[in-house]
Amino acid sequence: MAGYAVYRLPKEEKCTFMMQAESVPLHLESCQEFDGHSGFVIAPFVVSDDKPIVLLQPETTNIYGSVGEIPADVAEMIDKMSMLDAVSADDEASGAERKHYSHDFRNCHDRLVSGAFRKIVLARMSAETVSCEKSPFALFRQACEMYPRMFVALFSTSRSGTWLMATPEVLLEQEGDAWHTIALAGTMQLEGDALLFDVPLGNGCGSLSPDNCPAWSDKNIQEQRYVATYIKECIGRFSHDVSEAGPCTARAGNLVHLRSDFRFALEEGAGIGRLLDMLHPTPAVCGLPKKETFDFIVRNEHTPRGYYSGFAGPLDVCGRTNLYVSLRCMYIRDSRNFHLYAGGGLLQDSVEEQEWNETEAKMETMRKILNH
Ligand SMILES: C=C(O[C@@H]1C=C(C(=O)O)C=C[C@H]1O)C(=O)O
Repeated sequence: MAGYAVYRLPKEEKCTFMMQAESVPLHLESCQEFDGHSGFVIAPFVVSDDKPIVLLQPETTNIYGSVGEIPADVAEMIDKMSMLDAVSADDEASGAERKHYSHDFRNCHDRLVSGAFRKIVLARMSAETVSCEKSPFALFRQACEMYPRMFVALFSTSRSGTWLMATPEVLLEQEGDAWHTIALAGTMQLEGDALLFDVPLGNGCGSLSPDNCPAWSDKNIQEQRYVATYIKECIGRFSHDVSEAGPCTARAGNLVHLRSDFRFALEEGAGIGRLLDMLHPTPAVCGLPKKETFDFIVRNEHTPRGYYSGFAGPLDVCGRTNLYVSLRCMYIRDSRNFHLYAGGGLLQDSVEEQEWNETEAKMETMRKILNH
């Protein structure tokens, strides 16, 4: 079965389309198998036989100047190659979604209060149905237009199914000897005039008026600091040359997050695979301590995450790697049924209603596209 990926990097116009039709994508158990390979990576939150890391190794790669330049026959092929699973059965009523979140929240909160966990990211899924049929390519084009600052990707393989994302979170980028990652966490809904710039935290508001400059709570600052400390420690094992900038307030659609940037050089002999295996999943999507929160999520979260909160992107394509955390995404089940995913970091003092609302706000990124 043919697989494809079509993507557009943040703040770029050009779109890359990749297709593997003559052979089967590689299914991998660990990122260490990446070394020496190139293609488009689709990694789940937790690797299993059923949900492996998929490496698309395209025979065809086309680069277009913008999404509008993708020819109609390619758009049609994308829709045709999308593996849509027309069976519908196990979606739960939205009342049940809220009840299950409440159960999961209390379960997590108990561990935060007892001190077993310092932070845990609780996620959920919402099954949405729309009244008129949507084509995957039309949704991708819409996402490119609505979210110029996000990594927008649509891909489909027989193992992963079809997913669309518009994510703000870099997992790992590389061009030549220059490597880059970010610590992204803490969330507020954007209000008033839209933010136009990323502004430094506690360092004035650039050209924004104080009314537009969000004041971050201690909880959000702490959540992001956990992620930044973890990432710095991971990179420190592979590099003695790391520069850190931020945190600053970064916009992602209708939300803002706190973001620190890390630029570094990889020590000789250190491959991308080992670094990725150590980094992923970061406490931006998992928790601390890592192993305990990871096991807890896999065993207890109501809906399996699948490829949500894994990562995806081009690996060593034209000398560049751009891997992003798979957030603000949906599984495209068929032309009318979609599974939207979102989560948020919980600390001891998290309040259930606020956290639920945060997942709703994150799901708006995809909902806006569906309802457009
Ligand atoms: C888990 C998600 O987002 C992550 C969690 C955040 C938070 O807890 O504030 C913020 C940005 C992302 O790192 C998601 O979008 O589903």
